[in-house]
Amino acid sequence: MYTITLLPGDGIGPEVVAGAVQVLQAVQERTGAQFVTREAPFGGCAYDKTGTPLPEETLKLCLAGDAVLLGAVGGPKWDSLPVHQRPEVGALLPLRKHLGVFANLRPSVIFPALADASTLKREVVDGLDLMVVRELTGGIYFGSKHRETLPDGGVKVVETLEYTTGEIERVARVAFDLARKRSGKLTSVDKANVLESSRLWREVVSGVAGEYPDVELSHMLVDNCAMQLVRYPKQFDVLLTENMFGDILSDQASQLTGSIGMLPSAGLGSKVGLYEPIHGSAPDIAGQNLANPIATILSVAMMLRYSFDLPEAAELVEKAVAGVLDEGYRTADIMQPGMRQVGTVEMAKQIGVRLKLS
Ligand SMILES: NC(=O)c1ccc[n+]([C@@H]2O[C@H](COP(=O)([O-])OP(=O)(O)OC[C@H]3O[C@@H](n4cnc5c(N)ncnc54)[C@H](O)[C@@H]3O)[C@@H](O)[C@H]2O)c1
Ligand SMILES: CC(C)[C@H](C(=O)O)[C@@H](O)C(=O)O
Ligand SMILES: [Mg+2]
Repeated sequence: MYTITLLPGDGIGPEVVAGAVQVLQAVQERTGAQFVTREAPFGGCAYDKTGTPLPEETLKLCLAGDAVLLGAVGGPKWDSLPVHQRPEVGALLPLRKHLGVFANLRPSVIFPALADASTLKREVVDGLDLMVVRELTGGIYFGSKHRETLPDGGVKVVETLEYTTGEIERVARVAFDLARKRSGKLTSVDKANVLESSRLWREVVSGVAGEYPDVELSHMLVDNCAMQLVRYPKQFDVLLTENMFGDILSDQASQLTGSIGMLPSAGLGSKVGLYEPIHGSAPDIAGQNLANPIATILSVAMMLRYSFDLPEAAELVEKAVAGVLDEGYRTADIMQPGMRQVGTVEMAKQIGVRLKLS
């Protein structure tokens, strides 16, 4: 039996998590694996209810379960709160830190049916299978923040960016291990021409490479990487990078697959894994049954694979997604001429049905 803490959060979060839970139930029926879910307030909705975006009870529940499935947090309603009460900084970042999920796997895989839905030409993305390994619990996100008013009335802010050798080594090992199991190619992305933190990043990653003589390591500056991702993404297999670069590059990589609504993630590093789509709360489409639930459904597949060691069940989910896309079902963000547009609820339902029949 596996215990999953659900944190639907804000905006489209509850819609996409409900879809993913439906698919989880289908996995249970199809495979006999037992999943127990319990839901907790988290993010802006938790702030409204309890005065804090990360209630103590929610954190306890997360730490006591086997894995966490998160929708998304944040939105304009909470943007003007003091920084530490905002859902992103007051809930999401501390949750990642408390869970110790220092490695965030963000796969960018193109489903064959969507090769023409990409921003890039079919031949550039066809067969794309890229893994971004993003450091998730360090860097500028977790540095100190300081704001002061200057005598001339202007404002000065300071944010600090820290990394230690240990923090870089552990995430590098995750990326090297993955690269070893995949094509044997790893690209580490930094800004070592400017940032001291990136110089350390490069030194440490190069050092870890000594333990992996079978993996071919290269380094790339982040600005070049952003360009190469839209020029010829298939040159990459595993990309390893620090927290903020990974945030930006993974949103960019998502578009290669057709939509940000397609990209799942797995936060790994300790006992309890954190699974979340890479997208946000999408306030512009929230509550309209328009959100693509596939990123969250594929996050469930990652949970089955990485937290529960149920690779066959993970494959069932991925195949059901591929099958439904092959049949022509599309949410608005991946809609193509001649295809059948459905909402969040119907897309999740179709995936569940297909999974049970497989
Ligand atoms: N993990 C998280 O909780 C998370 C991640 C990113 C952003 N955010 C927060 O979400 C809020 C909105 O941020 P944003 O607008 O910059 O980014 P966003 O990812 O929420 O949305 C960007 C664009 O992508 C679209 N989109 C996102 N997910 C989609 C889906 N599943 N299906 C279809 N379309 C989808 C949105 O409609 C929007 O046009 C902010 O408060 C931000 O801080 C939270
Ligand atoms: C909301 C924000 C803190 C978060 C991040 O930058 O990590 C999001 O953009 C993501 O990609 O998960
Ligand atoms: Mg992001």
